[in-house]
Amino acid sequence: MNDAPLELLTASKVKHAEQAAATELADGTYTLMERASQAVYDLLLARLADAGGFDVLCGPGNNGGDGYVVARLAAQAGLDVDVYALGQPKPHTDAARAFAAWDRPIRELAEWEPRAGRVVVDALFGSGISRDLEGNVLAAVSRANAAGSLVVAIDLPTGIEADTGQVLGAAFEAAITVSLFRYKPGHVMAPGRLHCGEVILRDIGMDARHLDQLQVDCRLNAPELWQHAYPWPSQSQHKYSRGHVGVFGGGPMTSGAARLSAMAAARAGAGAVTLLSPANALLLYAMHLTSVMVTRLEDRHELDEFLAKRHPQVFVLGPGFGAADKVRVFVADLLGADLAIRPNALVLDADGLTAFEGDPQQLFDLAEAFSGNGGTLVLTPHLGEFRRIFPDLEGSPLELARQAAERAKCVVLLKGSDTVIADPAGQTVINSAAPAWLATAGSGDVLSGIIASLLAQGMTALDAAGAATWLHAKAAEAFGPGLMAEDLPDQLPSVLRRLWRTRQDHLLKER
Ligand SMILES: NC(=O)C1=CN([C@@H]2O[C@H](COP(=O)(O)OP(=O)(O)OC[C@H]3O[C@@H](n4cnc5c(N)ncnc54)[C@H](O)[C@@H]3O)[C@@H](O)[C@H]2O)[C@@H](O)CC1
Ligand SMILES: [K+]
Repeated sequence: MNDAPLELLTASKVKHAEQAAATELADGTYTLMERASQAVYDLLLARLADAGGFDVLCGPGNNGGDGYVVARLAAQAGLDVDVYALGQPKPHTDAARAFAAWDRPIRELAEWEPRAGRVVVDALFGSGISRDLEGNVLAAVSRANAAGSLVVAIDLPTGIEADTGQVLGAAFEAAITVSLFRYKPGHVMAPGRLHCGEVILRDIGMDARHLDQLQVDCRLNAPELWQHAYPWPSQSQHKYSRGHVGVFGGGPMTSGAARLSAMAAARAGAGAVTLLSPANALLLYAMHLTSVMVTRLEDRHELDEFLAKRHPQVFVLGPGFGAADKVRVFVADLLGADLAIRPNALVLDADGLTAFEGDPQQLFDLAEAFSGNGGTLVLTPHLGEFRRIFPDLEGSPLELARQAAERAKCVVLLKGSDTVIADPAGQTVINSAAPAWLATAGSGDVLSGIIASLLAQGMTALDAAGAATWLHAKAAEAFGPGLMAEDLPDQLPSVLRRLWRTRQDHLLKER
């Protein structure tokens, strides 16, 4: 998906864009159907011309309409095509027109059986799927998957919900999915993306202008989203103006997590990082850290002192921290209005989140007050932690993150193989398909440190979360097999170097 457009469109936004585009076309939305079908047909010809034939499975909606047009194009070219239909399109629709133009036999979908060598063109349902598969569709999907049929899906594999990537009952395991105009969340979020096979995006002559009216609120994560705001250092800065991050450390037996977070914050460019240690772990932290400073911090008084003397902008609280009661006190201190000097931002992760299990409202109230005072809070749960503070929320990861950000009135980053970042205004960014190597202890601690570092250097919460997630994934990709969390901070320089070079090339081009 390199260089692909980043906007992800829901089914209803696609419909709006289609309607807008259709007003400028002689034959309205039917022209779009013909273009979509032409794109699919061209792909079949380019990739699968030597197949033993094509079984086009057509549903009753416009996805089926696309199928009838593909079948006509293929038959006119002399290819061996059979059409199997589930019901008939409603009269006076584009699909009905496409159906009427198919003048060869149509069989019932119930009759379809996988046959060796034949390609299945899935035109049963696309973005209009609205309930679980059942009956003949379910049977066809099950038969195709069991037989390992080569399936080319139009728009989306039947069974995948466009807006969420959820499987509705069952879904084709496609080899190729042809997406039209823009990707939908279902193409980039598991389990949907795992059913798509190779996703090929085809332009159907719809202008990007039509996106302007749509208020797109969901995007794929990529440097294009945040590189304009990336805080590269300048000559005029000194170490503290490059951002100072304070990382709360846990006791001696769980000191690794905070150290990972602190190292990542330093590697991601913060000018200064201080590890805030309980008295009983000071020596341990001091022995294991070099450029990261270590300060004792046991209570509100010491926090006040640290803020007054060292002016850190951002804190990380949670990695390896333990003690839930202490978390709640520190979070109330940091987010409340009583400190002499208030920090700009807090990244709350791991134990910092689970401490609020049982009374998450306390956290949300503090968050609201903090953001009311101009503060920035970022929550970075994985799904388990998420369930503890948002136990009643339901839906796909995309829906979960969105609802949580609205409720907590802060940026919520829901970690997973597809990470979703949502802000309270409803903007979402999806970091799709993180390298599997990242599923290792401590990798989340590294992520929270990178986010804090970028916040301390002046990025907004959504940009910092997006950039950090991207850097984190690229660092894992660069290291590859054998990755441990402590390898991640050390990979950041090479990832940043590449990002820096891209920016230099870009600036040169602009001159
Ligand atoms: N810009 C675009 O993206 C374009 C989209 N087009 C096509 O139009 C499709 C969307 O068309 P529609 O909105 O008509 O939606 P679909 O064709 O995906 O499906 C809608 C129909 O299926 C029925 N249905 C939904 N779920 C069902 C289930 N589980 N069991 C049985 N019936 C079910 C609905 O009642 C409705 O009749 C896209 O996926 C794409 O293939 C193209 O024709 C033109 C351009
Ligand atoms: K389909």
